[in-house]
Amino acid sequence: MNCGAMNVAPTTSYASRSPFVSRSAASRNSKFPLLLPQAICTPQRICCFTNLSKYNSSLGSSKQQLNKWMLPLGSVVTSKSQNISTAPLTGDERIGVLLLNLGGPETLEDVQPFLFNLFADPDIIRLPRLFRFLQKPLAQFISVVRAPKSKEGYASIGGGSPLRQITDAQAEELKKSLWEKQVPAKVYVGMRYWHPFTEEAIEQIKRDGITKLVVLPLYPQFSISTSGSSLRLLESIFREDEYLVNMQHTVIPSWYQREGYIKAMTNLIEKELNTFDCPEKVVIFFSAHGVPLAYVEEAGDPYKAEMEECVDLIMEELEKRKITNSYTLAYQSRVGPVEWLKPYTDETIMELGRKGVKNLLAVPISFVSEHIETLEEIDVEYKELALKSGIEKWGRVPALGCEPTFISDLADAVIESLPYVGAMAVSNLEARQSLVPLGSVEELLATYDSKRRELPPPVTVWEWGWTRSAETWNGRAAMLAVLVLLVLEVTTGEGFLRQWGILPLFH
Ligand SMILES: C=CC1=C(C)c2cc3[nH]c(cc4nc(cc5[nH]c(cc1n2)c(C)c5CCC(=O)O)C(CCC(=O)O)=C4C)c(C)c3C=C
Ligand SMILES: [Fe+2]
Repeated sequence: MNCGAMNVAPTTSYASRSPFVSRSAASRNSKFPLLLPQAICTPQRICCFTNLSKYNSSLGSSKQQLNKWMLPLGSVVTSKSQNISTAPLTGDERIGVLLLNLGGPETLEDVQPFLFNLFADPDIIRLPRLFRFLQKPLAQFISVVRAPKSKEGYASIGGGSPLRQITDAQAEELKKSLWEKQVPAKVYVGMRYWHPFTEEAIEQIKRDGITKLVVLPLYPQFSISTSGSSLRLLESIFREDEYLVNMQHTVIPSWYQREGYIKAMTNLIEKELNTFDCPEKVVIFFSAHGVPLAYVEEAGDPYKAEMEECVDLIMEELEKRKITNSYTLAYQSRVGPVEWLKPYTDETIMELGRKGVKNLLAVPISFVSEHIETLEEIDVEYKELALKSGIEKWGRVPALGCEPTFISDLADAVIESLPYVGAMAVSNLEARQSLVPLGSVEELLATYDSKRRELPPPVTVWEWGWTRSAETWNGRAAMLAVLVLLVLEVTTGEGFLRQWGILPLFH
């Protein structure tokens, strides 16, 4: 079996399994010409190249339900000029690509302030309107309490997150690939919670006089908590800056359907399967980072649907290669007292062990770099659990990193997005069926969260007994108690935080 061939340079979207794109549309995609950026577009328009759409209705998570709230293909949320410009790219145009990522602590001292930044983000913890003023004190409190456990994790992977190094390398490779494809672009890295912060990247973009910017979150699937949060931040930065308000930009909100990404993932899985004695007996275990259930069921986060579709596409590609192993998808890394997307990774591993599964191949699916949750949680914790549960051989597919098929495909995604800056209703029917342009950062955010509603509780009805509902309400009562204590502490200057020496950190 040839597992090492990585030199394919795909140019088409992989939309065949999408519930939103018909199979015939997908086959037409392959004829859709790769539009090179000899076109510039009318100002301030944006196109988004996936099926991301309306998030603000109350939804279930199934694909059928999702269909109801997806924008019709080819429709677009936009308000200004509307046609694709075919004017040649002038010498004055400077193309930039902004890679958005989470960021991670580089040293153990960084861990607590990194966690503070994360928990201070209202897209990670959104408090009821009345309590919004407590966001930062609460973030401080949670980050201080969580830091020791997190530090242990980061210490065990070498004393810090490898995320910055890997993302920088990806940026460098993407730039090389773009230049090889005759697109002289600069590539920037903007992290949400640690250096180099998105604000720093934007300052550099301004200094470099970029005129056309492609915003590319490095998350294959969209979530309110990841790409959504970064776009929210960009929106606020753009709004306050005259230069940025006038700069054309494009967002690619998710790209898990792309052929190059799917093939690159499939190559890695195929290669790893071949390290087992009986590859066909291995259960392929997709493990995605979880999100609280309410994000999907109440706030309309498309994350779960995109994840499931992504797994389908990979399995379909494996099937084309005559690989028909059993597989499962589960969610890892839950934090806090609320219910998260299920099934949980740990429970599923134990269940598979009970069912007599002996060979398991873990596939991290929600992130394209190695990070604490692959290097520690999967490689150490879940492996240990699997072996205890009766699994005899455990394997793990590496994260994509700078894998050439993947990087080349990201470059293609950027190139394909360029001519559509400024486009609204794409007149070319074929383009309309493969691309779903949505609008600027602001417009994109407005599609799912215009009212900035608080994220709803996962359980609304009280049930008696030791139930999920009771646990949730207990959790909430505890949170409320902590909030009250915090308020008292901050207003009176006396209390348990001061006694524990935590309060000085508030300043
Ligand atoms: C698609 C990927 C991710 C989603 C979705 C996501 C949601 C999410 N995460 C937290 C809380 C934490 N995440 C932490 C680290 C972390 N998260 C992701 C990715 C997603 N998070 C990555 C890649 C990393 C690791 C970065 C690194 O340093 O290597 C952490 C810190 C680590 C720890 O203490 O466990 C927390 C906390 C929430 C609450 C959430 C959704 C609401
Ligand atoms: Fe996370």
